[in-house]
Amino acid sequence: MSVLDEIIDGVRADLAERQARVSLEELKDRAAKAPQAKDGAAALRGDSVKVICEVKRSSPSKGALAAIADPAGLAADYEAGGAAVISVLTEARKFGGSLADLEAVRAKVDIPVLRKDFIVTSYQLWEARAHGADLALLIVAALDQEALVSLIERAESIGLTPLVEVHDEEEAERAVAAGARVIGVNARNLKTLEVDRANFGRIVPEIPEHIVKVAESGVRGPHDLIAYANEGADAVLVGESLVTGRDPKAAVADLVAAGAHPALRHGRA
Ligand SMILES: O=P(O)(O)OC[C@@H](O)[C@@H](O)c1c[nH]c2ccccc12
Repeated sequence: MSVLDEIIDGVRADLAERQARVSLEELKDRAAKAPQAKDGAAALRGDSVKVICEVKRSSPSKGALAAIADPAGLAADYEAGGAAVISVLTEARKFGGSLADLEAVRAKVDIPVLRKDFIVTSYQLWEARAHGADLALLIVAALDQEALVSLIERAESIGLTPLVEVHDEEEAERAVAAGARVIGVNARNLKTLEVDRANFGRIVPEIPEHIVKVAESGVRGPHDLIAYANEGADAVLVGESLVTGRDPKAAVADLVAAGAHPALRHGRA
């Protein structure tokens, strides 16, 4: 069984428990009362390279990364440093996250918030919206094509921007065919956890111009952001290097400054 399969088994077990506790009706009620979703795609376009900053306590590849007693405070630092979007891991078993983290972050920042989880049913999209998310991750490797198409449509219909994650050319083609407007290319293979930063450059030719392109994982600092930007990234998604660093606000500011360099503007926006 791959790491991804193992994670999804756990996600399904936790999901069944929440579904027994909170009805879909109740979630829809809460979603209706939530503030209107912000435009996640618009936040990721523009002249400069945008930075998505992640709240992540641990990961299957590295184990514990950071305790993060105050996820909202960390998100506020990210925002102050110039983040375009905050990504909040809500998976509990391997990443140490929760919907409470998502809600706390939502209450604190004004920029769009992404629910980062292993979404396999529309119930989880309603949960995302009910807890204030503006974007939701959909991982192509975790979904058959029919499910991918219907989750993208459902996300859009309830105001969520789907960030559709791919790891190879075939998945990128599936994402495009399914109607994704924002595609994330993960340098990390979720089946083996190996990181290959060359993945983005390999796959990006499969993604049409009008689609927002996000390079995910393995960004250690401005140097990696610039390399991804030169290959056509509109945005980068950064977790580990921010949560393990000493000064997340300054680290985000350094990334944002690198992404705003005029030399990167060619062929973008
Ligand atoms: O911590 P990193 O290497 O900066 O990576 C962040 C993010 O890309 C990574 O957490 C991630 C990308 N896709 C995912 C899917 C599920 C869980 C986590 C992820």
